[in-house]
Amino acid sequence: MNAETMSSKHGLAAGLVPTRADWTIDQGWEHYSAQEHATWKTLFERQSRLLPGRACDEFVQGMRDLPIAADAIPDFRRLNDVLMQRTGWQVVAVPGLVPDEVFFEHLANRRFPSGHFIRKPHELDYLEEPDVFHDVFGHVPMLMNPAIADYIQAYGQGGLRAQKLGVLDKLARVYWYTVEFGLVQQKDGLRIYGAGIASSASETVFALDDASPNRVRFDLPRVMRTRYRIDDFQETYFVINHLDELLSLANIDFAPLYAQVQHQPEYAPGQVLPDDVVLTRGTGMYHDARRGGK
Ligand SMILES: C[C@H](O)[C@H](O)[C@H]1CNc2nc(N)[nH]c(=O)c2N1
Ligand SMILES: N[C@@H](Cc1ccccc1)C(=O)O
Ligand SMILES: [Fe+2]
Repeated sequence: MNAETMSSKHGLAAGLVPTRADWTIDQGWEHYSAQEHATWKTLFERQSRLLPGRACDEFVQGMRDLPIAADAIPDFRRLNDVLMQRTGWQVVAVPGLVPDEVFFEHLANRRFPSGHFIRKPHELDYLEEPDVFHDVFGHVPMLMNPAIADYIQAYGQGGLRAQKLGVLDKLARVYWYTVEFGLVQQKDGLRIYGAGIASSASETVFALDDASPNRVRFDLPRVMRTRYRIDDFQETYFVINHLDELLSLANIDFAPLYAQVQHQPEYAPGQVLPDDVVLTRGTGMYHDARRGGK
């Protein structure tokens, strides 16, 4: 989850003062309670039933190769033994949302900040900020894929750059509609690669099976101009044909694009445009029902 405006109960917005300048803390794996491990088990088993046939091949393979299982919240030391070997990434524990520049600095150095806390039993379905289940179950399997590993590091570098240019909101949309909520068209069907979907039981079904959302081919300037939802399912999902497409994004110089989109109007999350390559034009019924109809 990368919702910079979402309120946080454990990190930055909770007024937390960091012990270390990079906001990292020790995971303290030994201190997790039986209840916390049980919450992980519930979430893990629910997603493990839903994701076969819905998660992309790279996600399934990454999960298979990692010490991530139902019985306990993974120990980051064990995850990093595998992850470092495979793509040079490591997971570092943080209390919750951290300041943008801290976040980008970590990503630029192949360190993925993961919430150390896990949601409470009454928050199983919806959570205000990224917890260890979203970050480890949702993001880490994809960090085992070399293309994604390079892409997210480049995103970190790009984030530090975008911040200096004052266009962080535009770049955040690219991350949001790929790393968090991206879909990929495989030969055997549409699949999830976005962590925000992969860690959510309800959005896993909604993103692929529901008639309500739009599904549109990914287009960089189009995505840069499209606002996103931080409080509910996405109204539009963007589709790529292969994860390697993301790598080419990393090699495009965004500066001219930032300059171009700065003076162009933004798009609402549910808008479909004449130039869109539309895979599914959604009914919008889910969000209309929440808006109390149009
Ligand atoms: C746009 C911004 O970089 C983004 O919202 C960041 C902010 N801080 C974060 N902090 C943590 N721990 N995890 C995140 O995903 C993010 N997202
Ligand atoms: N290529 C982008 C950085 C970036 C990398 C990866 C993903 C998205 C953006 C830039 O020039 O700033
Ligand atoms: Fe996330």
